[in-house]
Amino acid sequence: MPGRDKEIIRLEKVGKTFAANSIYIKALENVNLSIYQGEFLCIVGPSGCGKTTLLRILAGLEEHSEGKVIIKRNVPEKPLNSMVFQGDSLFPWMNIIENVSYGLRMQGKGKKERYRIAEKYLTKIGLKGYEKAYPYQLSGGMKQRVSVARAFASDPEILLMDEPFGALDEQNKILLQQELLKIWGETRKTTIFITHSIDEALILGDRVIVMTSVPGRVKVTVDVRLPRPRDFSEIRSNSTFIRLYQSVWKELREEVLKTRTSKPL
Ligand SMILES: Nc1ncnc2c1ncn2[C@@H]1O[C@H](COP(=O)(O)OP(=O)(O)OP(=O)(O)O)[C@@H](O)[C@H]1O
Repeated sequence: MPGRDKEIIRLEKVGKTFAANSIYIKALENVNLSIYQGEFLCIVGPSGCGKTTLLRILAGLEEHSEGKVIIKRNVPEKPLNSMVFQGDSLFPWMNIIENVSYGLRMQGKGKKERYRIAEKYLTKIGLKGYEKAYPYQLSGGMKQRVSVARAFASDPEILLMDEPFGALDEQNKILLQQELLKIWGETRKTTIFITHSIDEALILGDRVIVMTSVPGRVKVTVDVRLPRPRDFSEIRSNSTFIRLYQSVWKELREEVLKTRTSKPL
């Protein structure tokens, strides 16, 4: 469990209302949350509860309507964040090494250094030898590996991941989770990871936030007191894992049921 001494992000009473064609959708309401340096925070919640909206606000891609979002920078020269999405977000016209080193190019790094760093992360994620390939030549799992390598290569202060493995088959998902945890363990990047899977949240996270149904708020925060490195073959039979799974599911289930009984717009 990382120290909770260094707060890197603080959300105070954050709200977000979308307005279009006289329709107002309150996506987030009164979100209060502290995120600490080096932690792996997972967010679960019913579909449509505002998880992506929250991540987009943290990424600076969306304005919040209420409250305060405070992000403390440690190293001003570093990019503040990198995002990994569920879908294919690689540039189709660039080969793999160019894709992975894109952020480094934006930082003004020379080709030799960019390629050295990109190679390092491609090796870590099991894609050495694919530098010259193009995205269309890779499977879905390989493309997500490249996205993860790209996110780490640009060395941001915060990693924002929006269901990055949601579209993958079970085997690829497990492999990518393991690879992600390995790289995360080496870098200890502050990571905020959205998932629909309680299993995934507990395997990866230091803490799991359960959000309410829309408008999304933080319902409960669960500390995942499972030792690292985590043994994927045994973790699901660990009694702490089972207890945590049950308590997260209890909270989540209530919210999912609410979305089923809520009225349409
Ligand atoms: N650009 C937008 N304009 C209008 N409404 C939006 C916009 N983006 C999101 N919303 C609404 O805000 C709410 C939260 O959406 P969001 O995508 O953040 O939820 P989510 O929890 O990530 O959903 P899912 O788990 O299904 O991906 C939803 O009701 C959605 O319809």
